[in-house]
Amino acid sequence: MLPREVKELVSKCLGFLRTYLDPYICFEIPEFESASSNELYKNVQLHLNANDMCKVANRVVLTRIRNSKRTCSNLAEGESIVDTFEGRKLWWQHSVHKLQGESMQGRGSQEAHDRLYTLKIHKRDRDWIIPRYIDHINARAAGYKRQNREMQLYTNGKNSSMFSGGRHMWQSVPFRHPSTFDTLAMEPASIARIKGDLKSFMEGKHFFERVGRAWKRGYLLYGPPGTGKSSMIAAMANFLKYDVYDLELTQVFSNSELRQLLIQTTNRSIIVIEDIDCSINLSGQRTPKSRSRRGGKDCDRSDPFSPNELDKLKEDESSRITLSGLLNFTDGLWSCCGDERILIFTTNHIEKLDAALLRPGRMDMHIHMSYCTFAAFKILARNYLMIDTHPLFPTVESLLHEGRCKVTPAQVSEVLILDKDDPDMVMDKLIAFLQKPQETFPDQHAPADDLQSNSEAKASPLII
Ligand SMILES: Nc1ncnc2c1ncn2[C@@H]1O[C@H](COP(=O)(O)OP(=O)(O)OP(=O)(O)O)[C@@H](O)[C@H]1O
Repeated sequence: MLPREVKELVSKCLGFLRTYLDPYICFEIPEFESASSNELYKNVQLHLNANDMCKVANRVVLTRIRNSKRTCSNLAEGESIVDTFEGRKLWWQHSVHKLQGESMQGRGSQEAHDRLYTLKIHKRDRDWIIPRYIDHINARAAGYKRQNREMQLYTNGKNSSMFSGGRHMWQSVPFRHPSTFDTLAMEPASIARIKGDLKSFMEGKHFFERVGRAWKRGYLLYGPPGTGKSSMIAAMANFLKYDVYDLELTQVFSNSELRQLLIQTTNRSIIVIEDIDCSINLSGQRTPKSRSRRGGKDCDRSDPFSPNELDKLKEDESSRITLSGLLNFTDGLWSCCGDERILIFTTNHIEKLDAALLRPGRMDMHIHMSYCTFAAFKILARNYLMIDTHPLFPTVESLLHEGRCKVTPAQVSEVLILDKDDPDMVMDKLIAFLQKPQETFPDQHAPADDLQSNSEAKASPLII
């Protein structure tokens, strides 16, 4: 019989030998929350049996995020999975240890367990794989977090609470608009282009850094009422998972108030100014007679102003919000006080917009939301009636052909929603509706369309 010390020594040596000969290496990570890349490098401790592993790939990322809230619903206790990264295998195991004695001190009864995640990789991959894999996990985790967070819709108003000092503040509600690029009735090619543009913007951090530009992008949505401008904004927000700041400019009375509000907006957000032509004096030519709106009201008068009134007006005007004040924020030095910002202006009257707003370099993309085309109608028919074809489709096509019948997607939706279970009846009603003469809204193209062909074409906004 060997003495106890010798037995322990032998078993230790065997352990070392086993670890040394083992082609695998393991990293033990006590809590994902506290685990950093350094810990992964340091914790070379445990070896797991490879036969225990092998289930679903890619769930590691989910586990990591969920666990950041100290829960682990995705990888069950004792569960193991195998992940594949650039053709190499990595194994994860989740184990839970009951705490006893000293380790229980200072913990409530709910925290009587320690969770442990063990990552096992092949030794030969170690130096190559770990830094890359951790970057990959972090990127996936950030993406997943973004996909699953609750988006917010902010609106501006003056906060009268004694703590705010009457500052202009945003108030928010959860943003749960159902519009997506799948429900948006628009030419599929345009949708693909817009999605591509948003995606490259979202992934463009390094590009914007390299070229020394603020990480922001501007879209101008224009077209008649009911063509889907608001739906497009919601679809963009849902696609990007950005918060939306709906800026009510008629409630902002000076450039400094505007700056105060814009500074408070967070990264990864969309700032929307709807009906820009109604919200701000676009001409920049201010006279006492044709003053800009205040609180949504015009203050015209025909009798001459007294010198005092003129002085007062000048003072008043100088403190009021102007197009140049807005553009200063969007283009000037202030534009860099945040990352990943999207600015969207909408208008039903592109012809009324100041040239300064349409100039190349201002709004990166001009999106024309127009009357319903046949391709757009087919999207609505699929969404509302769950049909991809119908004997009356050719009639609809010929009625909508080249804008012969000018109806908005909103008007078409109103008919299609009548009865989802009776497509024949709905299609009859739609044909009758399309054959009626329609009152149309002037649908102007952006004057900037011409810019595509001029010498500044490269700097011109993209036109869709
Ligand atoms: N392109 C579209 N695709 C799908 N649904 C649409 C589209 N356009 C309009 N609709 C339907 O009509 C409703 C009103 O549209 P929306 O508010 O997006 O139009 P708008 O162009 O923003 O109008 P306005 O200029 O009056 O603000 C939407 O809730 C949606 O149901």
